[in-house]
Amino acid sequence: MLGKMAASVAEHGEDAFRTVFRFYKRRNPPPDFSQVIDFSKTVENERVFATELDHGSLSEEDACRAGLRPVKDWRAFSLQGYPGFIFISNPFLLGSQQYWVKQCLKTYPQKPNVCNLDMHMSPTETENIWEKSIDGIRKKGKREPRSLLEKLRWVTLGYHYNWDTKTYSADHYSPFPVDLHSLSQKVAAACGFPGFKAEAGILNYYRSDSSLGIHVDESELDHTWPLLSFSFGQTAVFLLGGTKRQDPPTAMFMRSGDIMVMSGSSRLLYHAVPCIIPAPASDPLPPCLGQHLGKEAGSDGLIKDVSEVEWEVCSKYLLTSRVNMTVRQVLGLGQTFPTALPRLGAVAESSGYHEESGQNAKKRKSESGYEEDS
Ligand SMILES: O=C(O)CCC(=O)C(=O)O
Ligand SMILES: [Fe+2]
Repeated sequence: MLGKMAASVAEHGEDAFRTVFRFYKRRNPPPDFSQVIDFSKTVENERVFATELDHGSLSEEDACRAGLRPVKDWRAFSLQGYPGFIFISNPFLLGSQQYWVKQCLKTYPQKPNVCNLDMHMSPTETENIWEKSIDGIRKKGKREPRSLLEKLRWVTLGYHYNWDTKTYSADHYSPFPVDLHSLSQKVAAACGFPGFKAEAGILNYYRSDSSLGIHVDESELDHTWPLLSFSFGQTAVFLLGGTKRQDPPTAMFMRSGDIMVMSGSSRLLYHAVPCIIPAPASDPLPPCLGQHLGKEAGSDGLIKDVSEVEWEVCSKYLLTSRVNMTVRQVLGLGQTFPTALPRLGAVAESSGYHEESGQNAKKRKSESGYEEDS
């Protein structure tokens, strides 16, 4: 397969990342996924290493309160050639993923958070997206118009990412959700980053035909803190490339409950999501999502049980969707946003932006959040 891809690079003058992206984006015939790393099955091989996390960073009780298994039981991996990249294969306790899915669909799209629908709809129209969508989703028939929830593509939290200027600013901010901050802080601490502050979040909502173009997340002013990524629902192929946009990527499945940490020299690597993989008819939802929360996690913890009615809507939505939350610390210790805009050249230097930010800045449209790379 790699040979064929190399030939395609030569034929079309296309770079290696784009060739691999298009390979996995293809629908008919479906691509061969045999080269995609599957951390849910992999123990260790020449590309994948089990990695020890900091067991002492998080007590079993605190992990449980956030819906996580004890850190000693997490299956965490690193990848040959990608120092600072950590893949944690679904560390969530049975039942707790439902809570985060419900937050992404019902709570986080609420005002004052910002979403793609705000770009062309009035604030009253984009209020109560959940309430306006649930009837449509529950009685979903082929001719039903798409609900607002099904049109949702992204939500921003905390410092709201500006897709046009590719910046965050002090004056476009709303309080970061306490529950997601706590989850992020715990995961970051286990990965060796105690004191992580969740300051900005981008939630991406993928339908079965969605993809996310090749980009690097460099708008945060401090890159010494990791970028955390949480996935729920349908499985995606994630491509992790290099420091140059053209560098050939490594493909891996990202399944429901999986967490990815990009830190150190992997913090500024190009990456993309070329496709969402259709679920087998026999198992339309990953089994780990079907469980209700046990009493012990829900009672005093951060996360609460999801009602049957709420889960009916969430699970219907997830039959054809994937939700991803990325959490970022924007500012370093004691750092503030620059008060006046410096000259363009000075921005690139002073904030340590990636050298290719000029031509190859994150390619996404403010309305859709997605860039089709075809
Ligand atoms: O959906 C994903 O796994 C990736 C999302 C992402 O790269 C981003 O939000 O910057
Ligand atoms: Fe990203």
